Amino acid sequence: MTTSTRGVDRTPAVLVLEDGRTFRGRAYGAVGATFGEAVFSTGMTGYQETLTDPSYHRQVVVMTAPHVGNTGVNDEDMESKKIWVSGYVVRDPARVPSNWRSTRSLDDELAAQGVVGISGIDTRALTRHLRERGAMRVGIFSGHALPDEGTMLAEVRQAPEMSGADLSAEVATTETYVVPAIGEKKYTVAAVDLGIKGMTPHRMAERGIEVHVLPATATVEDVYAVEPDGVFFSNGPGDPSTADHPVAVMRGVLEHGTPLFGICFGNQILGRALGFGTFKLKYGHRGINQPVQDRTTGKVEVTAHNHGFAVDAPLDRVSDTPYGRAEVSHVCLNDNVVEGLQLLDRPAFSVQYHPEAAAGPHDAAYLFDRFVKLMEGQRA
Ligand SMILES: NC(=O)CC[C@H](N)C(=O)O
Repeated sequence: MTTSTRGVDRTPAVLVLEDGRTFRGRAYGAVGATFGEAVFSTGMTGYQETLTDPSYHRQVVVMTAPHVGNTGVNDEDMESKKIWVSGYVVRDPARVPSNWRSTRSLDDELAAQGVVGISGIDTRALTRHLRERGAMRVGIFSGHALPDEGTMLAEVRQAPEMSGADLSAEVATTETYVVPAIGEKKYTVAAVDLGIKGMTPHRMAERGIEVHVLPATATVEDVYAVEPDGVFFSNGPGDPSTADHPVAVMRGVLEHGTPLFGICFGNQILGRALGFGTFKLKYGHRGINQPVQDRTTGKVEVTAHNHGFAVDAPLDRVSDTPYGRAEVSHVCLNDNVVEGLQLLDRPAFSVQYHPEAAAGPHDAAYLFDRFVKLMEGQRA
């Protein structure tokens, strides 16, 4: 058990939305000012994985679960080397974290990494506001001498928007690295890193795949230099309409006919490569309890999500694309948003959600097996 050294922070803090609504609370984590896109996550657990998921770069995450920090922070559940959210909003922080793996408290970790947060606000009212008005820019300001509200609002309105943001290069590796297969090596996969979570190559390694994680700037030649049995495009932050380079690389891979799998940003890139558009959802899907139907089997799975954009593809028919026929393989049962795509004439598919399940239920783990099957089929 670790006890927070900070206790309840009495430093005042204020959250200012770009439409002028404000919430007053207390500082949580680092004291200062931060900006980003306000989004809410409905996960009741898994905050450490959320905070360290690079797809949250430039987002201020509001937790709908009222009590956050109970299990502290450990060294094992990080999805990348650092916390990526630009701000963190909780209602009631744990005063005493308690878990056998915990080595420090969440508020200390946020402070150590310079992440500004706010606590003690009505996160339910804030979530309802974001659901009604949509995700929008936000600022969190903490300290004993805060600027006046007009100044804070002006600063929020100067912050960059998520629409049009090209962010992969800010989070992805700059050097290729290899995640070795666990046990016997059966396949080699080239994974284009657009903001990859650590659990994703691990899920492949568990299936005998050696994963070569390549920078977001990798070319088709770089991909084929590793002689891959399959190619993977990862999750990542930002607006998929800006991802022209990965779309071009994916088209190169589709032309080769190499087995291809994409997750989240990777799904949006497959959508674009096939000629579909992408659009911004009003407030996105973030959490670990979203119902998705696999239309190829009819089965419903409960899944982890983190996306603010979606692919605009027809649900009711097979589409003709430059790479043959394609269909929507998965759909979100809450709102009919496209959650997966598959090609019928080439070995390529993708999902908008997170089968690597970090955090989240493991219902969708079969998708990694589907990828392995495609690679197996290509060899046969
Ligand atoms: N997790 C992701 O890959 C997110 C993809 C994209 N940035 C979105 O918000 O929709």
